[in-house]
Amino acid sequence: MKVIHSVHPEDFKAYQTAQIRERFLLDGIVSPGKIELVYTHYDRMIVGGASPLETTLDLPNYANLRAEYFLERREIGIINVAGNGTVTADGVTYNVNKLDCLYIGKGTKNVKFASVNAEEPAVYFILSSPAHMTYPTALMTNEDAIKVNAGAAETANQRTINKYIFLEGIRSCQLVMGLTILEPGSIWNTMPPHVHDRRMEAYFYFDVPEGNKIVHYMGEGSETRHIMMNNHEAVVSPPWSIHSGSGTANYKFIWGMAGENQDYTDMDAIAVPDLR
Ligand SMILES: O=C(O)C(=O)C[C@H](O)C(=O)CO
Ligand SMILES: [Zn+2]
Repeated sequence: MKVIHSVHPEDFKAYQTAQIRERFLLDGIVSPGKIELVYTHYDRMIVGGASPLETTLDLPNYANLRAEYFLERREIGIINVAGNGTVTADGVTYNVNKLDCLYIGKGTKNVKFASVNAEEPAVYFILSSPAHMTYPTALMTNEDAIKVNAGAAETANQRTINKYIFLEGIRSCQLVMGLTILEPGSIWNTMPPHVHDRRMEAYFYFDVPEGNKIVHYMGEGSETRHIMMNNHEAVVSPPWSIHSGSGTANYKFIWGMAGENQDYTDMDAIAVPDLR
């Protein structure tokens, strides 16, 4: 499994485009017929995708984990962003359709990903963090996700935040996970931006129309940089970095975190006039 290491904010100030992309961009995680995962040293979060076609894909064990099986000391959150699919956890099969979320607790030995129809395959975005106890495996459909309206059409950031794995939703040891849907005509996410020194964060952009890009902003609020992103790419945000984006068209994104706490509202906002 590919590994990425943590970056110090002082070092980041000297980074050019290629180095920013190498250290933070997780591309190629959606690859038809494959599972592609990246081990990050941000709270040891594993980030990736499973894209089954005709054949079911088994969550493999990796040498990096020095474990008997993937979830021996880990938990996993899975959100489907494409066609209907199923995920089987130790013999129990769950229907995980577009925008549904499945949490699987520590100790589950076998996890299998499948698409209902290989012509319209499922695409699963995956986050996994270390876990100290077992919380029950749980499915939450998008209908049941806790929804929060944010932003406004006037500022082109009207969006709905959908929370799945968090303190008042599916319980977990560390993972916090959900997705945000922008209203037509709105292109800005997480503006004004924030940092949360207590948690890392990963963003995964999807439903970005062909020929469009996401401009993802990162860095300390006083020292921002951007990274140009495509559909089905993820980016990691260190605890010292803002994470915000604007698209050249409408889009959705999954966000997920792990770290010191699971309090979604634990954010230190940065006022727009203070950004540099
Ligand atoms: O649109 C937003 O605002 C978000 O989705 C923000 C993320 O949920 C986030 O950064 C949580 O820490
Ligand atoms: Zn955040």
